Amino acid sequence: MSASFKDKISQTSSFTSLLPIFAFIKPYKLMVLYALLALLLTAGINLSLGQGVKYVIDNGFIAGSETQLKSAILVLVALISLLALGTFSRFYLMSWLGERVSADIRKAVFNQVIKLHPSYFEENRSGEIMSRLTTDTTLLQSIIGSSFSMALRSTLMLIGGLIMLLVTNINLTLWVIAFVPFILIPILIYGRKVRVLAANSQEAIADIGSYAGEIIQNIKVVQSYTHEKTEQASFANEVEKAFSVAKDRIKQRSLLIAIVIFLTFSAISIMLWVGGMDVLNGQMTGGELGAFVFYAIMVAMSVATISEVYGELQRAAGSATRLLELLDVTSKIQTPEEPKKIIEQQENIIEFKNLDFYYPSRPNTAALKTINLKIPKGKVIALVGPSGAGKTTLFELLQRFYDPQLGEVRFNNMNINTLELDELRKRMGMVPQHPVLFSSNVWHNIRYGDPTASDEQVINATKLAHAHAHDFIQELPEGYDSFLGEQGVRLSGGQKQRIALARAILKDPEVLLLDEATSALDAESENHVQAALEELMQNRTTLIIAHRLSTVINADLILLMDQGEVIAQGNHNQLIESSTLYRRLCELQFDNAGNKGGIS
Ligand SMILES: Nc1ncnc2c1ncn2[C@@H]1O[C@H](COP(=O)(O)OP(=O)(O)OP(=O)(O)O)[C@@H](O)[C@H]1O
Repeated sequence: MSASFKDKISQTSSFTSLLPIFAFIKPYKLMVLYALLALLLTAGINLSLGQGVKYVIDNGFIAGSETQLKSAILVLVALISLLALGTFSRFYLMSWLGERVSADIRKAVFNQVIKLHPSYFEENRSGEIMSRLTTDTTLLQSIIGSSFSMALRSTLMLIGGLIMLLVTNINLTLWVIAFVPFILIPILIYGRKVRVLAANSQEAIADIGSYAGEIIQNIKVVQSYTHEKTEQASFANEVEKAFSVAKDRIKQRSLLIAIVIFLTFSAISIMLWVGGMDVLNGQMTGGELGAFVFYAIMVAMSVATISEVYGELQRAAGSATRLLELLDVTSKIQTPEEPKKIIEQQENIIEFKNLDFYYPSRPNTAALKTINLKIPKGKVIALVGPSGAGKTTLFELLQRFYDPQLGEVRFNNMNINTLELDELRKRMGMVPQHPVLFSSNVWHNIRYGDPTASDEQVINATKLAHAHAHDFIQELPEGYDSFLGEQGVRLSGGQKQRIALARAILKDPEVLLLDEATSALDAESENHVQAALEELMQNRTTLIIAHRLSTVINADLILLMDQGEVIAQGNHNQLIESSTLYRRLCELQFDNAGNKGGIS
């Protein structure tokens, strides 16, 4: 049993955790009221049917009156029609509520998740968060839409049924009540076992899903290493594990059903015997016995339903706890209450001041140490250094994905923690080494840089991104409307990069953060990408994690980083003179001839 699974089980007990869900139901008070009215109507009719049974037996059969039988049946049909109408309304309204509320919760959770600080996703598995959005909300939907209304209906029937039993025959009712614990005990004992196994089974199914998901996502690696057979075997193993958990669950459940049926019908048989004797002795009419049995079955069914729904409500309480937990997380990265306005400065646009930073998931290793840097406005700054030196981390802090533990990042001479987050990020444009594309068409992907851009502006940005980018897009099966596949799988690396560049061009940011691609583009594409980059860098402050000698040489300032520190800065010639590490990096990693190769 995994830790998270244990957590889930322990969270299935407190019903109070369901209470906050009422906040989501509140806007639909009128619907709830109508549903309750329909519920009362159907429960009332159900209860009156017992009296109908009594009437039909005593006044129709026993009295042998055909007219009375006919009128009794007519009343019965009228009641049943009302019952059908009431049931339709109750079912429709409650299911509608379930769907509506879970849709609202889904939106609320997503709206919350999308604003959370990135480190939250490093500390929590994304699969877990996804399952809250889908599985937990679906469970709540079924609870509100069906289980809750079943519980209410059964409670009403139970109370009403017991009252009617008492009214019909006190003596026999005491028999029924004496039987209840015998039926309840196995339900409670087995019910708990079944619930634990059901949660276990859900966990196993989730494992199957994530296993298959990973394999499908990496299908080319699997096939290229010809691991199909191994993966088939491992998957089969997962599936069989889930099956054996399910087998346990259905065994317990079947046993539970069999025991309950046996006990219930044994109790009814005994009741029929005791009641039958009363009828024979003339202490009770046949109709009364009929009505009694009717109510007894109704009470038994209500008890069974409540006990079943009780388990589901417990599971829902677990789901509610997990969802509300997520809704309660506050982002660690937020705009302050009274953000300051950015006032443009002429000098240094960015400054890192005495900055120390540790990733939250690695609190003992400094990713950046005592960084003191001033980035002049409108210049091109190249960041170089071995892998893991902290270059990307610097970009992340600039966009305020994390806050430093010590020191500050300043933008236009203001601590970025005092600025409006959106305002800061709008002024930064990031082109990552591995461009991120969304499963949509070209329009959507480029317009991510500026959702308000017209078609013409998008096309212009594409033309700027690369002399042939516009052409290659037009050659796609549906031009700009072409679907690019999940994460843009239908494009080559270079094509993806050009789309990402066009996106940044469209955003037109004040500060460009560029992670140069190390992936080998063909020489022509690379020249075009390079030209596009130069275009993009003009008149704006650009920080580049540099992998090409040409970029490094052309930069106005080179920052050499190692193990979280900036160990030297200057231009190419100065660094060649002053830094052995820089010299070594140049000798080892720059490919002067091909203008390629990685320095990091
Ligand atoms: N999200 C993270 N959580 C914990 N540690 C991280 C995280 N991201 C990076 N690191 C660590 O921080 C250090 C700096 O990483 P960073 O990505 O900034 O290096 P880099 O210079 O950009 O390297 P590369 O050129 O290989 O991308 C590394 O030791 C890395 O393992």
